[in-house]
Amino acid sequence: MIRVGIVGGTGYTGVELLRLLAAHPGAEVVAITSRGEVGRRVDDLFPNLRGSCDLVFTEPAAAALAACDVVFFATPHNVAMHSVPALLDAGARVIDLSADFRLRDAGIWSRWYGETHACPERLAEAVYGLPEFHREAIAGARLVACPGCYPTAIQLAFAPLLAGDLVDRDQLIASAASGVSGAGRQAKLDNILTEASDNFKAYGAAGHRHQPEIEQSLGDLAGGPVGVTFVPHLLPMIRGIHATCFARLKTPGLDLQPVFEDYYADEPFVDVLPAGQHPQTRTVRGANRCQLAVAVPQGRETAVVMATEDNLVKGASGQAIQCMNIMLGLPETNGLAHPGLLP
Ligand SMILES: NC(=O)C1=CN([C@@H]2O[C@H](COP(=O)(O)OP(=O)(O)OC[C@H]3O[C@@H](n4cnc5c(N)ncnc54)[C@H](OP(=O)(O)O)[C@@H]3O)[C@@H](O)[C@H]2O)C=CC1
Ligand SMILES: CC(=O)N[C@@H](CCC(=O)OP(=O)(O)O)C(=O)O
Repeated sequence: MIRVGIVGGTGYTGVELLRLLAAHPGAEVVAITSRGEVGRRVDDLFPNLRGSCDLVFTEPAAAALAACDVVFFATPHNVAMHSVPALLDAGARVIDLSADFRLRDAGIWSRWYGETHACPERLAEAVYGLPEFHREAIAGARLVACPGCYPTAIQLAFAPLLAGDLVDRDQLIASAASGVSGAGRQAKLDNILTEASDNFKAYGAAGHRHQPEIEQSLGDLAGGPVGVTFVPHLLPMIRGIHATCFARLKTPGLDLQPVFEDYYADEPFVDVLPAGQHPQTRTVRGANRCQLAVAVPQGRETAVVMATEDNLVKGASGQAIQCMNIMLGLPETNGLAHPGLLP
């Protein structure tokens, strides 16, 4: 069995890692940390795990984690980068769900995250954990930087268009909406029931930190710089992301349905819907799956790609486990093959 450690076990992506790993045939969680819940049983805090997790929370101390084969960081930004170098040097593999290792340029990272990077010399070592683009590199990686939840959906939506050089790559537009769990389990006024429910609003329109991440990664795929206008929104629901992505076609009239079907034909976790269908957040809830649909509105020369995912699964913890499977040579779908919850 692969020995797994989780740093940040009291948050939403942490408890989602536990839920998914409880059904994983080849991995066992042996250490889970919290700063505030040391000594408390995990299934006391999270009763959904009664019968499947008998661990207690421990301090985020390096020794217990260094004995793990793989350590997940399910922590806010600016946490993992302080401990990762020592863990890597001790021989552990690390999968970071935060943004600490997503951007290659420490200067750009500082500009968007407002801190000085603690280990810029390790950025080049990190592999971006989007398996659909980087499967081979992930297989050989010791440090994987999992994408943000919005970037996963948006990149999977634009990729077939950019890879085929079918659209103007400097005029990409993504309007996306997330459920409130995307903001984590910390108490924040914007996310309480009376503020977030029965409401819908944009935020971060003047610049969201996912923009440089999307541009870096799609630029690699396109083989040159891309420009993305990204506006996120808050949806009055718990899980789910819906992204609607727009790009101007270079060749009007092209049938994009086979382009998308061919591009993702061998991908177990990207599902291109039949022409005319629209992806929904509820059909991917709980599943490690991104559902896509593509259309060109009548009389227009614009490709419209719609993408849905569960922000906590394909947008975070499921994708992280997919990366773990690849890194450790396990079947990629281990622990992740279940369908979404409906209704
Ligand atoms: N929520 C989502 O949909 C997604 C989140 N992400 C990213 O994943 C990471 C985790 O997100 P999420 O689970 O939502 O966040 P939460 O706020 O729900 O949880 C954060 C966890 O980190 C722990 N923590 C906080 N500060 C420290 C610290 N200094 N040292 C050690 N542990 C710490 C907290 O535990 P305690 O206080 O008990 O120590 C808590 O368990 C974030 O970087 C987020 O951006 C990525 C994709 C999607
Ligand atoms: C609804 C909501 O607030 N979502 C978060 C995104 C969370 C995430 O996936 O992103 P990172 O890992 O890059 O923080 C936000 O917009 O800040």
